Amino acid sequence: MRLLIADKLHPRAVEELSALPIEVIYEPDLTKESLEERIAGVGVLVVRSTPVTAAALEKAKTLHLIVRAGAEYQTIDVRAASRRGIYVANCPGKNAAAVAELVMGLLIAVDRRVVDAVTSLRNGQWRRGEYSKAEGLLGKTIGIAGMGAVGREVAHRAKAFGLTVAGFSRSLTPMKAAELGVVHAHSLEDLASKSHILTLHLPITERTRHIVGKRVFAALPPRAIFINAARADLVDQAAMREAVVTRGLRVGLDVYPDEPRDKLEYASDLFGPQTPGAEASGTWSPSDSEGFIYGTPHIAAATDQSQLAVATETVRVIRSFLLEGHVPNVVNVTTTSIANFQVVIRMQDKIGTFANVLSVLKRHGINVEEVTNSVFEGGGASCAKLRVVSRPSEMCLQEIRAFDEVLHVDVVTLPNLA
Ligand SMILES: NC(=O)C1=CN([C@@H]2O[C@H](COP(=O)(O)OP(=O)(O)OC[C@H]3O[C@@H](n4cnc5c(N)ncnc54)[C@H](O)[C@@H]3O)[C@@H](O)[C@H]2O)C=CC1
Ligand SMILES: O=C(O)CCC(=O)C(=O)O
Repeated sequence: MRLLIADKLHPRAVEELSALPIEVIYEPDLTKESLEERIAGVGVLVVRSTPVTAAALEKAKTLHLIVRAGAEYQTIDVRAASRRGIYVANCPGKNAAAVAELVMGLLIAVDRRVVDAVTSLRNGQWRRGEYSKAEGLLGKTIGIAGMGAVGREVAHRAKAFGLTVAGFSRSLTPMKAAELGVVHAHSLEDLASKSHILTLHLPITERTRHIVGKRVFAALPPRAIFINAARADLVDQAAMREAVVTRGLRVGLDVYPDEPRDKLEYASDLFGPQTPGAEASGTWSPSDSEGFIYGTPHIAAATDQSQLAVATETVRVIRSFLLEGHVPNVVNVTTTSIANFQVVIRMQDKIGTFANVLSVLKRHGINVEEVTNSVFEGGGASCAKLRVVSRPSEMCLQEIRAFDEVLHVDVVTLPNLA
């Protein structure tokens, strides 16, 4: 089988994958288009940001598994993969600490205007008075939207800075919030109204797209700090820029709506003055009462520690798939079965017995949803458990029992498997 790594992956992982019984092809510069040309004949695919499209999957006749070496997997057409029975797995939480570290970095950088202070020093200036007006973090409240892997790492670090932590998240109940030591918010606006700093750690879904708009920015106090190291499309960009102008919002970003994929240039007016008509110049820096936007080029997850943790998890997923037939972290296998009954069949472990049982079920119009089969020591007998939607009729069961090789047949109503 062939394994294609279509993005940069930590060299230690590439080395470990090369020790597995699989041919490893490392092509970190593949793009959406060139992947379509290279995917034929591949059994396992590893990607970070290279998109995996339905068109590519059309050509992926031998593909079994796609591993996204990262947290989210919206760059993969998961529906198209599911239609073709291809597993998609990710590496949840493995880069969370790195993202949280950058969030804290952006937070302090914004509060202390570190970037402008450095730029000013680089220009031979000593503007100590101007850069001595930070508000400080101690005693403020940070609102964390999305209390998953990254959100919790941010909470942990924020507490060490003496910040009060408030949280809003889909499954965060007041009781769970109390357990985590965070103030519970029942909505994003409620969270914003409780916070001096708002940081986003939500995934992008149909529900969360543009979830942060005018009302959320209006609920934040003037001169609030807003951090987005999750996804740009969570935010109404125009509303964010307006809040910079009208409410002195101070922003730290790691993600952008128009991130360049294969270029080194990024022409953007985001980092200059936001006031309409104001001229940007190389030496422009915001006044101490003005809102502004700082940014990093989508590097939150890009620490050596994080890349190694993600790569190690990628190897674990692939090794488990190859050696045990099990896919950890799979995201596209249904977890809610429509089966209502389990047919338990003990039988002699002989060629054709199982096929005979299946042909009887087929004749009686019964579709099998899930199957497990255990072989007993010595290899003489096996026990198959077939999950089905409708209860097989007595006649159907009698036909199965009639096979000489079938030792016992039982039907159990799910979920009572006793
Ligand atoms: N800048 C970067 O390099 C990185 C960015 N990210 C981004 O950060 C996001 C968060 O990452 P993780 O914490 O690892 O994900 P996660 O899945 O562990 O946490 C997401 C949290 O959001 C909550 N949530 C989901 N939908 C919601 C909704 N509609 N309303 C309220 N809460 C909702 C979930 O319950 C969960 O607690 C990722 O989805 C990804 O977009 C992640 C890693 C690196
Ligand atoms: O550095 C990367 O691979 C991107 C990380 C990221 O945004 C994610 O894991 O969702």
